[in-house]
Amino acid sequence: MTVIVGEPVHLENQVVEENKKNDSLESSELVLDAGFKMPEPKDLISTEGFAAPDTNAFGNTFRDYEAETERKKIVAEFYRQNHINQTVDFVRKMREEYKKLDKAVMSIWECCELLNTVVDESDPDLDEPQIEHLLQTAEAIRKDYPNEDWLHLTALIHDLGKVLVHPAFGGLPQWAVVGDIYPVGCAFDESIVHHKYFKDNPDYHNPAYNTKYGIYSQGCGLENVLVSFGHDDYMYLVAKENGTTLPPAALFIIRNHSFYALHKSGAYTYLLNDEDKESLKWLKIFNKYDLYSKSKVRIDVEKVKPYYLSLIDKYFPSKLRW
Ligand SMILES: O[C@H]1[C@H](O)[C@@H](O)[C@H](O)[C@@H](O)[C@H]1O
Ligand SMILES: [Fe+2]
Ligand SMILES: [Fe+2]
Repeated sequence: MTVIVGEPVHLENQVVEENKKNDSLESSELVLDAGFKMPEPKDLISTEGFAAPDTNAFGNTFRDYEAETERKKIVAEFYRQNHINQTVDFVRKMREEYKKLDKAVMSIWECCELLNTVVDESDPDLDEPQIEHLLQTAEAIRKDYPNEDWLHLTALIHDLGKVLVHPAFGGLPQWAVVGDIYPVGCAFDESIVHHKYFKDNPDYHNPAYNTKYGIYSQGCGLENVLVSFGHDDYMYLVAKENGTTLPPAALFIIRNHSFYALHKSGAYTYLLNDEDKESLKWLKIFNKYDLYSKSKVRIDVEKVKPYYLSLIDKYFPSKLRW
């Protein structure tokens, strides 16, 4: 694996090494899978069945941000920082910087391994290293949708963007990487976790950004909406720019899986276009496995690795620019 360790990326003063392009990775060379036909989610009937538990590994209901646990304070402080700092200017700056993909050259699996040490401070349900979560999600969804290999791989990679907290990527603070996401440039919906902290976000008081539509219009499509920067958007950029042959619904899932205000609370639907509405069906399915597979049950990595390597090979180049 080639991790290009340059000067750390500072949020205020972004110093990043010159773009080191890997010529063999130009997306124009990647053959698109023209024969791919998306099935309708309702046509796919589960077989063995993944049983979603009622409580998380700590004995609480899932996504309970008020439960008195040792994680409560850490999570609340995480959202305070996140909600104060995610502004339109910040998101624009980060997207500009991270779509250069000049931080590392590595395979998907190498990135999974890099996540071995990353623990997510925004998550009230999980304190395991992220690689466990990736495999738990993928294996759970595979049980119910055995033939949708694209969905298994989507699950495996959906959180790989958390690699941004790794020192080799400049060690971004957690508030810029994990947690739920939401649009910036329009009013922050009340359903967003710890909404109260937004009052210290400068955009909250900016009349250009604090109305229902803000800088957007009815049905403009999520592709045209700036969402708070983090692992969703980054992994979406990585997959797209490296020319993945995964279907559009997979990219939609990756980019919006933390957008709970949309897929759980039904907020912001007026920003969706027709394609988004189709993909949202898949995202809702995906979410069940992403959320409820978080448990202390360990996966035998070596046993399942060959299967996932074959999927990576099918949908991605062997090395990606990150
Ligand atoms: O704490 C979690 C975690 O960071 C997940 O990876 C993210 O997708 C969720 O939306 C968030 O609530
Ligand atoms: Fe995530
Ligand atoms: Fe996840």
